[in-house]
Amino acid sequence: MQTRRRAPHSLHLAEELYTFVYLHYLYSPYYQTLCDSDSLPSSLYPQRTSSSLSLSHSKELASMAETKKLPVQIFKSEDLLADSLAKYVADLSNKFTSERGAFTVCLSGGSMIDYLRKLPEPPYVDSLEWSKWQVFWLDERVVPKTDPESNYKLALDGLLSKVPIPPANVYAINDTLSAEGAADDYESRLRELVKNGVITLSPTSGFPKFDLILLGMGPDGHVASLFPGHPLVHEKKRWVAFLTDSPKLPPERITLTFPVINSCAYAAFAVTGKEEADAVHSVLGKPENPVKLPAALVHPKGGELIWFLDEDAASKL
Ligand SMILES: O=C1O[C@H](COP(=O)(O)O)[C@@H](O)[C@H](O)[C@H]1O
Repeated sequence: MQTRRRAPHSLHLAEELYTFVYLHYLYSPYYQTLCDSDSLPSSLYPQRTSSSLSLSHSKELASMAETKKLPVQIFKSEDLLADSLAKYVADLSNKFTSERGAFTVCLSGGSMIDYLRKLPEPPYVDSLEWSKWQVFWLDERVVPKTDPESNYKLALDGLLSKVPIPPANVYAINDTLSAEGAADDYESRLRELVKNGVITLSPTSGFPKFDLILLGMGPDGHVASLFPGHPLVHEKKRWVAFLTDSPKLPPERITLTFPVINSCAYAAFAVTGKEEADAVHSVLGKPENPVKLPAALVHPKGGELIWFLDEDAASKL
């Protein structure tokens, strides 16, 4: 399918968003970097707070900002979050496909695919260079690809079947193998793709450097298939690990490890709902908390992290 470029998406989306932008973010070097960048238009990152941001709330956010230094956007509805997330992903797709002719993206399962629901719609469906996307999974359940629990199936049904990404660029796990075999196989394939130059290697960490990692977070603070208290949280060598005792069903899974997650160029969380509010508070709002949930361990070194939240998820901040 022929792809065509459109004029940059208009600013009206950002204008209309009911978005609280944490005050620290406006002045942080990270924010300035993004705003100064040609490739990531500042329309995505409004330079002013919403008029509906109350003074007390803004003070609270500002003091949180002092300690956390994380960019967080809070949306009035999940639909507005989906609008902004689609634009964020599209901007990065344009950046990486024009800069190096490929865009390596790691998808999560769970709600993430639903939050990406605007991508297979105009203007993105026929303006992005889908043929240059290379799609991976941050984690996968070791079940047949046709199983409703499969993260691959979720993505196929919700996104991949609706956009022209070549099937050869979609790296699903080998579902005929055991969890251990599937993790080994996935890691070998990633190593091959690093050798071929499809995935870049972080010169600092020596781990693969994906262009974008899209993360969900469970109510327990887990990310990918890295669960609180599980030894895999501390894995330092493997690129891809397996577990057979996931506290969330199904028990057999494979997952990228923290060294890989923290080597990426861009990482984005999308989290909604009251059920997640405690974990969001623990990660973003409680810097004194010595017990770090897995989500709090996501800090791309040399990369950039952003959180997309709805008001329910942010309600305890
Ligand atoms: O089991 C999983 O859960 C997390 C979080 O899912 P969510 O529905 O609460 O967003 C997900 O990110 C992960 O990929 C999945 O395997």
